[in-house]
Amino acid sequence: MFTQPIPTIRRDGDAVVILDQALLPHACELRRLTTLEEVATAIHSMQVRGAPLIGATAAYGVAIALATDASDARLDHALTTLAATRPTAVNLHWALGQMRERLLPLAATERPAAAWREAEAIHRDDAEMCAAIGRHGYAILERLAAGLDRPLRVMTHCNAGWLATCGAGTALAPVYEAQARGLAIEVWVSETRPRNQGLLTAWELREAGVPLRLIADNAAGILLARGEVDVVITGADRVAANGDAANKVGTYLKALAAREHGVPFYIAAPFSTVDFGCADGGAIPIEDRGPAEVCTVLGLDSDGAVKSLRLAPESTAAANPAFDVTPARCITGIITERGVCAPGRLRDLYPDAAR
Ligand SMILES: CSC[C@@H](O)[C@@H](O)C(=O)COP(=O)(O)O
Repeated sequence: MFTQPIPTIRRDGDAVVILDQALLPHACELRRLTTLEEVATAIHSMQVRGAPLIGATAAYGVAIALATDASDARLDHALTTLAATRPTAVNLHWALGQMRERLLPLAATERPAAAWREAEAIHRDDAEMCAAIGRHGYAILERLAAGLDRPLRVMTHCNAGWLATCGAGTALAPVYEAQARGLAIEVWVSETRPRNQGLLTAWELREAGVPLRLIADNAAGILLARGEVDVVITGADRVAANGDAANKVGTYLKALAAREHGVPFYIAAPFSTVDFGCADGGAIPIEDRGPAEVCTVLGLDSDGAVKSLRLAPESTAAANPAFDVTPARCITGIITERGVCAPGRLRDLYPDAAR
C-alpha cells in the first residue's frame, strides 16, 4: 500500500503531529497540536486541509479534548467547536458523528482511550479507502490508455493527493497506482487560486517522479478544446445524494469545458464524503473565506523567505467562495472505495448507509 513520504498526521502520546500545509510548497514544517483549540485553529487556518484529512484531524481533536475531562459537557463542547471550523467538507461532520456515536454511550472513564482508538480507526480506514479508490480509478486509466502511443494525459484541480488524506489521496490515488504499475501518465495541474492547492499537487507529484505541467487555472479550457486532455479527475468535499459534487472553486468550469469537448470527468471520493442527507448540490453549504485570500498571494522572496504579497490595494472589494458544485449531469462517474458508479447511482454502492 502507498506510504506517505511524510505522515500528514500521526499520534504522538496525548497529542498529534501534523505536516503544516499552510507553508507548503515553500517550507516543510511539522507542528505538534496538544489542545482542542490548536486542532480547531489548524483546521480553520488550513494547516491541515483536504476533506478526508480534516475528518481524521477532527477525530483526533476529540481525543485530545477528552484527555483531562471526558464529561458529556466536554464532549459536546469538543464536537461543537470542531464542527464550526469549516462548513463544506462533510468528512468533518461524518467523523464527528462517528466519535459522538461511539463515545456518548460510554462511561466518562472509558472515553479517553476509546476516543484514541476510534480516531486511529478513522485514520487507518481512510488510508485503506484511498488505496481502493486508487485500484478502481486505475482500471479507468488503463482502459483510456489502451492503444495510445503516448502517455495518458490527466487533468486535476486543487489537491486531492496524499496531502489531503491519510493515504495516497483520492483523485491522485489512481495516478500513483498507474505510476506503480508502469502506465505512462502525465498530469495537468491547475494552480487553484486563491490558496494555490495546485502547487501542493505539483509538489507531491514532482517529489514522486510523476510527470506534470502546472497551468494557470484559466488555461484549462484551451487544453480541453485542443484535445490535450484525456480525462479529468478531481476530488470532492461533499457529494449529494443525486451525485452533484462540491469541490474546490474552479472545478465546475473544468467540468463544463470537459462536457463540451467530450472529455470524461470523474470525481474520486470515499464514503465519508457522501452526504445522503443533502438531496442535491443546492443544499451543500459553500464556505466563504473572506476577501484577504483573493487580494494576497504567498510566495518566496529573493532571500528565500516565505512572504505574503498584496496583489490588490487594501480597500479592494473581493468575494471568495471556496467551493463550487458540479452538477451530476457533468460527471461521468464517481470513483469510490466500493467501485465506480454513475453519479445518480450512489445508493447502489451504499445500500447500507443510514444517512
Ligand atoms: C480530497 S479533498 C477534496 C479536494 O479536491 C479539494 O477540494 C480539497 O483539497 C479541499 O479543499 P481545502 O480547502 O484545501 O481543504
